[in-house]
Amino acid sequence: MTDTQASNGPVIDVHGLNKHFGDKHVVKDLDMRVGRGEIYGFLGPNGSGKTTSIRMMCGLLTPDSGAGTCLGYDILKQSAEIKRHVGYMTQKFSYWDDLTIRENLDFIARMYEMKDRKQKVDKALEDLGLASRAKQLTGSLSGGWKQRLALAACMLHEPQLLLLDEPTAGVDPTARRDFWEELHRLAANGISVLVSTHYMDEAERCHKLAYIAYGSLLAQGTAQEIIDSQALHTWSLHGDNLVPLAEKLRHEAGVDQTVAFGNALHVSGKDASALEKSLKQVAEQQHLKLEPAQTSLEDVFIYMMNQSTDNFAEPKP
Ligand SMILES: Nc1ncnc2c1ncn2[C@@H]1O[C@H](COP(=O)(O)OP(=O)(O)OP(=O)(O)O)[C@@H](O)[C@H]1O
Repeated sequence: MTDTQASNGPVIDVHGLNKHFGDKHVVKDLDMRVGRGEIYGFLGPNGSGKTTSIRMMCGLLTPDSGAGTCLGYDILKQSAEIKRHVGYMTQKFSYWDDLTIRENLDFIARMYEMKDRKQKVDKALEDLGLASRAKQLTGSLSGGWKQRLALAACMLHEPQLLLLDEPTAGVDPTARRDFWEELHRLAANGISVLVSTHYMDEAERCHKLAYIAYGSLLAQGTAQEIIDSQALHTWSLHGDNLVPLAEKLRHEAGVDQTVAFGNALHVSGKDASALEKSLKQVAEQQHLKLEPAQTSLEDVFIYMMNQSTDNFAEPKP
């Protein structure tokens, strides 16, 4: 690999990755390509293989088959190089509660044997807005500040790619928004980010997305490309007693899915005319307000997940 390949090519380019744990096929023929400076969202239900995929892409876990590169380095043969250039934030917060923010960062800098340690720690504190809290004990920080510390720690060695595994799980909306502002600032400076999340608002803030369910990648592209790929038509129904209504609608022609959004029900289907006919009939009979709606990313993700559950279901006797 030349320096030019390392600096110009995609930051992640993997093909046909497979991983089994025992008899469980956890990741199936995964192809993924992440461009430089992109924030790439990785979504999917719990246990669908996101963490396993991330670990294979950064050389922490060897795939059973498949190949590819991360930052231009071979994921099978150059994992040490990859680790040097990647910042990996795991799901579990793993810093010392009884050290201050500065002490924790200094500890990490020692582990990396950084020569200009103080300078690097000062810069990380400044860049991530942690300077005013540098002396605060980590155990006393709120979830949002802990995530900020974790991000600072994985930025210390100035990686070109961040792999963030559900970095904002359990963090309040304001702290999550601040965290995402930070990610966009990093991306604007050329840092690439692969981030797994269960939050739809975060998915919408990514440049591109991949959706994985039960080990298979079901869609990837921009949010709009993913929405378009499923060709769903959606209507919104407003009224009372939406739960029994949803149950009833699921048996109507053209209705593939119902999702409650507050006081409205999103009803989606592939067959536009059958869906419209059924909904108009029900709305008229039950005096409900019916209007066309944009299919949302959430509608599409729920649809894809349900489809893939069907594919994995035991055949009926
Ligand atoms: N080391 C392991 N040994 C055995 N099974 C494992 C191991 N790591 C993961 N698994 C299993 O592989 C499947 C995928 O797990 P993974 O953590 O990759 O999913 P995920 O999409 O990241 O889930 P979540 O959103 O809950 O973090 C799960 O069924 C999990 O139990």
